[in-house]
Amino acid sequence: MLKSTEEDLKTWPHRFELRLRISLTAGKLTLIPRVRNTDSKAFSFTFALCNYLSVSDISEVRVEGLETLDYFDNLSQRERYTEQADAITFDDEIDRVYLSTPTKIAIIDHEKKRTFVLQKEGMPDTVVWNPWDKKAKALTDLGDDDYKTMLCVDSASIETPRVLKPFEEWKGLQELLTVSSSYCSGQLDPLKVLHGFK
Ligand SMILES: O=P(O)(O)OC[C@H]1O[C@H](O)[C@H](O)[C@@H](O)[C@@H]1O
Repeated sequence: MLKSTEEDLKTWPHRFELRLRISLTAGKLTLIPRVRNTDSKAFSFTFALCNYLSVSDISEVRVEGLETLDYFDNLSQRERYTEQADAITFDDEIDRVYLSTPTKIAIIDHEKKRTFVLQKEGMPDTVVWNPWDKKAKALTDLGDDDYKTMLCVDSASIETPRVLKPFEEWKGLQELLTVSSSYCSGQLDPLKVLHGFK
């Protein structure tokens, strides 16, 4: 549990408690974040769970579930665009907030034959981030070549800030599963994803 300290209150003057329940079982990580207003006034906040996913080769990865959606592009003053691609693939820096995204998104790693399935509740937006070569060099906590083997796909609540009255609580849920992919791109059949292709 994280509580706002006196130091925190100088930069963000609202008392809160953040609880994060983490559970790990074979092939599945579950995160349950809860934010409680412990102040005497209402506040609003945005939220993201930043998932740094390990991939074999970023140029062989595709993300499905975000096609046709609107997004804010953090690389061009948060301007709003509509995704035109059938699936998201990567050949340059990307930093986008996809809006009103489905509860289930697939990150398909062709080379490793592994698919991450991201399922979320209470976090309608999805951030997709890879710093690519130039920005990776500028980031002290990322090796120069690490961008090739990572991708951030974050569960987020950004477009519409959450409002909490005193003593109210917000709760989210994220499940991150790995399934071996003989997974066929384009098929987000939950039973097949969860139980595998026979
Ligand atoms: O360093 P972190 O706090 O993990 O943030 C790293 C990145 O995460 C997000 O996905 C943002 O959209 C990026 O603008 C940011 O640079």
